[in-house]
Amino acid sequence: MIRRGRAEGWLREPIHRFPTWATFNGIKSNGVSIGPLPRFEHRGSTIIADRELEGAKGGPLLLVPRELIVSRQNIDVVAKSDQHLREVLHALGDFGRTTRGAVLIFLLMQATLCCPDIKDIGVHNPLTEYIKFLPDELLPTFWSEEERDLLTGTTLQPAVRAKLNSLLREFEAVRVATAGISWCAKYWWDEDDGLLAFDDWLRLDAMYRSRALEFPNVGDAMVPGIDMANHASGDATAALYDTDESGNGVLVLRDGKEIREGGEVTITYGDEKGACENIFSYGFIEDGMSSAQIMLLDINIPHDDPLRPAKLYVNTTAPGFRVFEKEGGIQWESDFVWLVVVNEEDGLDFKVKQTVDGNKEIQSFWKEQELNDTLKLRGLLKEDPLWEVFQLRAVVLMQNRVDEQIETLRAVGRPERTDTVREGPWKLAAQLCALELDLLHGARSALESEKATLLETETVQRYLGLVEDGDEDVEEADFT
Ligand SMILES: C[S@@+](CC[C@H](N)C(=O)[O-])C[C@H]1O[C@@H](n2cnc3c(N)ncnc32)[C@H](O)[C@@H]1O
Repeated sequence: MIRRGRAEGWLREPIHRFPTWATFNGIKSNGVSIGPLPRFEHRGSTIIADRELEGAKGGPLLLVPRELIVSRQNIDVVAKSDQHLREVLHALGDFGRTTRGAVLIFLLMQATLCCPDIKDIGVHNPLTEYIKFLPDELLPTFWSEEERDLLTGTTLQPAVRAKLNSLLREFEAVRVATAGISWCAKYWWDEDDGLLAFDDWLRLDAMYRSRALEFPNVGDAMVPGIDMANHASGDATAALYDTDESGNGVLVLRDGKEIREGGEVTITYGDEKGACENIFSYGFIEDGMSSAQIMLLDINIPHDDPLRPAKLYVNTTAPGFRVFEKEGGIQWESDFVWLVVVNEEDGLDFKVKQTVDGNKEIQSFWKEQELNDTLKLRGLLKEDPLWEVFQLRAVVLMQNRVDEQIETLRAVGRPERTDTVREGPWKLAAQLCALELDLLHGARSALESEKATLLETETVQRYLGLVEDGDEDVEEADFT
């Protein structure tokens, strides 16, 4: 439906009409306009200074009335007077009460309202027109299979695969939940001429994901006008977004910032987001980005680990680790790795407990102490006399995983671009491969030096039997 609306024009408005819509609906701009920036048209529209701007003087650059904010609370308000929106949100149960669920359905209702084939459904509101100004972002969920294959060995590949699966599940859940509503059955889901397809859900997700920002006291929301600001990190960020005391959305120039007439007023989408997340959520990597910044690598519990099923059952943490740049070095972080590297002989134990309702539950213990959350394991291991040994096992495990990822990326190399691959995805995939390979090499060295330091500790030396230690038994250790 959305693709058709874009092609036929009933779901598309040129951005030069945005100021008329904005003024009519009470958005106040002060020294800025919205449109493409000459020479940077590939970044879509952006906020441009109409005159020289200086510091936070002279009030907000944009003020967006709070009723125009696409937030969960406001959607609830609109739903009070829109029976069709209310019906769908209600049918979706918990998902309809999440911000993401409510916003996607709200956007879908606006597209439905605009569709000339659908009559008497929904209530027009100022935001019905807003969706027409939103461009189609080429996020990786729209890359072809061949384009997605270029991501082999990057952390974006599993992320996109998982996202597509979860989008498909969401779409199916929406279909099943609303198929019993007569107008949804007729206009959205009819086997012959129902208008909705999975592509619509992908488009709604992309609108939300690439434009939602977190606002104080509001949460994640799309704020028309402010969501036209492009991203620049660090000192290059020109403005900050916020809500004022009345709950309106505001865009304010950063203290000390000066923007010349015709210059771009950027915000930050989150400086801590790495290359992978930037492509995933926004479909670009910032010019001049010289590091992937952060990577998430999965780890498996070996199949020959007798405790594997119990470990998987009790695990409450993300099954992997993060490597990231910090203070000029590379660090790692994981709550999961500790569960992988300890075993029964170290003190990890599981017991089956019968619950009051007759069900069975697995409880985990570290040296008789119950671990009601595996997040606590690291803290307990830290107090253990063998802490350095456990750290060494974790470091070796992660180093092996990093090596494996380096090998996959190397094997993929830099494939030639074929006629069926678009330039954008091809360039982004190549940039990401290079940045992630670089970070992996850095992570490898950082883990290597951590390993060397741990190997020098007395605990490890004693554990490995490398120091004389009276009559104590020395166990053979295998860190491979
Ligand atoms: C919140 S929207 C910003 C407005 C958008 N440019 C438009 O035309 O509506 C985010 C999208 O803008 C584009 N974008 C933002 N900052 C960018 C940058 N620094 N370089 C390239 N594209 C950028 C990306 O396509 C991103 O998904």
